[in-house]
Amino acid sequence: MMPSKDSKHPPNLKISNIGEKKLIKRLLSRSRASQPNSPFFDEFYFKSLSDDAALIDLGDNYLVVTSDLLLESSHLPSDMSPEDRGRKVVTVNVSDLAAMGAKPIGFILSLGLPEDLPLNEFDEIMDGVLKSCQDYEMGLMGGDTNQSDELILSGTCLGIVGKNKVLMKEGARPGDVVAVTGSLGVAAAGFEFLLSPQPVKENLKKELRNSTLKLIQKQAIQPRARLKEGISLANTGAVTSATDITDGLASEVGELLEASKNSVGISLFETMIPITLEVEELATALDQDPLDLALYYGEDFELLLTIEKDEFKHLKDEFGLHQVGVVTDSGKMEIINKDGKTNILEGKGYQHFVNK
Ligand SMILES: Nc1ncnc2c1ncn2[C@@H]1O[C@H](COP(=O)(O)OP(=O)(O)OP(=O)(O)O)[C@@H](O)[C@H]1O
Ligand SMILES: Cc1ncc(C[n+]2csc(CCOP(=O)(O)O)c2C)c(N)n1
Ligand SMILES: [Mg+2]
Ligand SMILES: [Mg+2]
Ligand SMILES: [Mg+2]
Repeated sequence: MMPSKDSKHPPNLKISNIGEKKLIKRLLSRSRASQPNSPFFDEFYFKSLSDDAALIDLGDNYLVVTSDLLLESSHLPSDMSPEDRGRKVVTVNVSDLAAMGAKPIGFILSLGLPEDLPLNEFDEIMDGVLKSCQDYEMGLMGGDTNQSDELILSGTCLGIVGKNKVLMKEGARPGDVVAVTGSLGVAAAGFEFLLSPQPVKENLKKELRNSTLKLIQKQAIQPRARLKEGISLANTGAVTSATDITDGLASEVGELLEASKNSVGISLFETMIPITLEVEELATALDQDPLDLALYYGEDFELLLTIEKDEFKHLKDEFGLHQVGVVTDSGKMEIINKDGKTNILEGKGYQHFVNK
């Protein structure tokens, strides 16, 4: 076994001192080092290792494989129905396929179930999984079932994409338009409402319009993956890089720059970030900045794309895209505020072990 690199760290350091992103980097670099001559680690496989999904060479196509895990305590607010829980584990995985432009083939479901889970709830979770698999046009292929203290839903999703179509985090070029497939911060607003202490929640119910409450909760409880958009956009050949927005826009912008080894930069325009009135309404009621909800919260499941400038104009209307910035040659993440002032954009976002 490869030695761990903990010589740099005092023995009492906890994983929460490092955070999810650094932990993943640490395990991926150990994985590479442990198999230096493995045929699995050729250049392309290597790159796809830190992308939204792994790519396996099938000749003209890639088999695309991704895995995402939901824990009741971290991902599933109590207001979510069992069926919505089942749907979500499929959606979070399909979202990563959408980000690669891949068409789903099949789903593998692993369950950790508390022993006292009512049988009808189990059936409803499975209704959600199976309906969602149908919506995304794939079948359930396998899985595993265990007992656990809390509900755990883990998915693995397989897909396929033409080699010349695949969308990756790497590939943005200076001059490209930076765009997203929908408005941001809506799920954040929903979670802020759903996770508020009861008295705050009661106040919000009085203060916010019913339509606002409905919309923000729907986005948090019943998210959908931008699969059709991902596949169709990959077919245009105009998208130079892509990822899905699960940890917040700023964090995902950081992912695109890192994938290009900071050979490009991205400047966002604060005034162009699509924030709906509903998100502003919730943010005002909680005395929060709506921009923070859009930039740093996550679970929007929109796609973040860089697109050739000349192609963007006609793709914008066809796919309902919103330009949020431009790719630069600065190697930096920046945000231009309402007064035209340029500030450094911190690549922070939702990180397990750091966000509680
Ligand atoms: N435990 C792990 N073992 C091996 N690879 C991992 C592990 N955890 C994450 N990765 C890989 O690291 C990369 C980043 O993972 P991450 O989960 O942040 O991406 P994501 O699934 O696109 O985002 P999110 O989980 O926020 O939806 C992915 O390529 C993923 O496969
Ligand atoms: C009970 C409960 N508490 C908090 C949240 C909010 N939340 C959890 S994980 C995440 C980001 C992406 O996570 P991942 O990287 O695991 O995909 C967000 C915004 C929630 N959904 N449910
Ligand atoms: Mg992803
Ligand atoms: Mg993941
Ligand atoms: Mg994440």
